[in-house]
Amino acid sequence: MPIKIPDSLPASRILENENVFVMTEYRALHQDIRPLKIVILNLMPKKIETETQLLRLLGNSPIQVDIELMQTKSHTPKNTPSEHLFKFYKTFDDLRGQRFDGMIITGAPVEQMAFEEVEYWDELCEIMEWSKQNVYSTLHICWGAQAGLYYHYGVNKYPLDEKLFGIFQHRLLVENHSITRGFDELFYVPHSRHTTVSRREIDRCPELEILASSKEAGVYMVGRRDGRQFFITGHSEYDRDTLSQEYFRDLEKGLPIHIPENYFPHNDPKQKPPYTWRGHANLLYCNWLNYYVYQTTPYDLEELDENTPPTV
Ligand SMILES: CC(=O)SCCNC(=O)CCNC(=O)[C@H](O)C(C)(C)COP(=O)(O)OP(=O)(O)OC[C@H]1O[C@@H](n2cnc3c(N)ncnc32)[C@H](O)[C@@H]1OP(=O)(O)O
Ligand SMILES: N[C@@H](CCO)C(=O)O
Repeated sequence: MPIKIPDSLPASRILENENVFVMTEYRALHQDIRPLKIVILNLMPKKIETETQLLRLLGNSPIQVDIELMQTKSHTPKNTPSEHLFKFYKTFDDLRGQRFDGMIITGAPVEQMAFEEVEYWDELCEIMEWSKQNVYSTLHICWGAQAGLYYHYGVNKYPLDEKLFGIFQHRLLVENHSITRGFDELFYVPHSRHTTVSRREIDRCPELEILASSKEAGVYMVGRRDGRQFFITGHSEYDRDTLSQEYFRDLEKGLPIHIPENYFPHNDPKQKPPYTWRGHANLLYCNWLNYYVYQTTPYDLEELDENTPPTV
């Protein structure tokens, strides 16, 4: 939450220079407050696990959030009970008439296919096009980030020689950006993918800015300069044991997989992995929800369109 302090207090100028959110008295008096509307397009096969992970992070904020869960209608999920989907999920057809303050598009285990081969690609393109006019800020995760970068900016994904799998150190590239406010300079994030995006192709898009990256994992966080889209190539939302489950699953299937890097103590899969990315994940979602949704979305969502400027 922002702090409201007298303009003349020395901390006011110092914190403003550091881009800490200081609210003017005028704005504080005039800010209207209502619950936020967030829609999660869940493309992951283990939908209950993913929705729980994301809700845990979104729930760690003082802001009231109304959640809608969306699934695609052009693919029938095999791995989530249909009763669950029937009870809790809506399709784009149900929701397209509404506007949202924020949207999350999850990862999906389809990264080794061409985008156009994915069963729900056309539907996803329609949803991503709709998001430009009808959602204030959209956060894309892993394959969702690759799909968004490709659809909106023509940025391709490329196969890696071997699966990028483990916990990797990341570094901030831009100082005093609101989405990374409070981050440690070095922070850790899980990655679990066979493909990557090209830094050079992203640098060629003037609307985009690379905000954090990793020597081993490459580009991590990309933002549209106006904050209306973020693309996150890792899985900060993963639970402590998600990588371990993926590792044992692939071992059992006889797939080529190495021990997740920097994960099990002494690379011993019998030992409990320390949770080294939870603080980062909580801050990322809090910052997005606060600075790029709550403080900047229009109070009246009917005013929203592709060019709506931030409210602050
Ligand atoms: C790059 C990233 O974004 S990483 C994020 C993805 N991570 C994960 O999914 C981790 C957890 N997933 C898993 O452990 C496995 O996918 C499992 C155990 C759930 C299922 O594995 P398998 O039985 O080998 O594959 P299965 O044939 O069920 O397909 C898995 C998923 O791939 C997706 N998929 C596969 N083919 C297609 C296709 N042509 N079009 C669209 N989606 C497809 C679907 O989402 C499917 O699950 P769903 O039907 O429940 O939606
Ligand atoms: N994280 C995914 C990668 C596949 O896209 C998995 O291991 O299932």
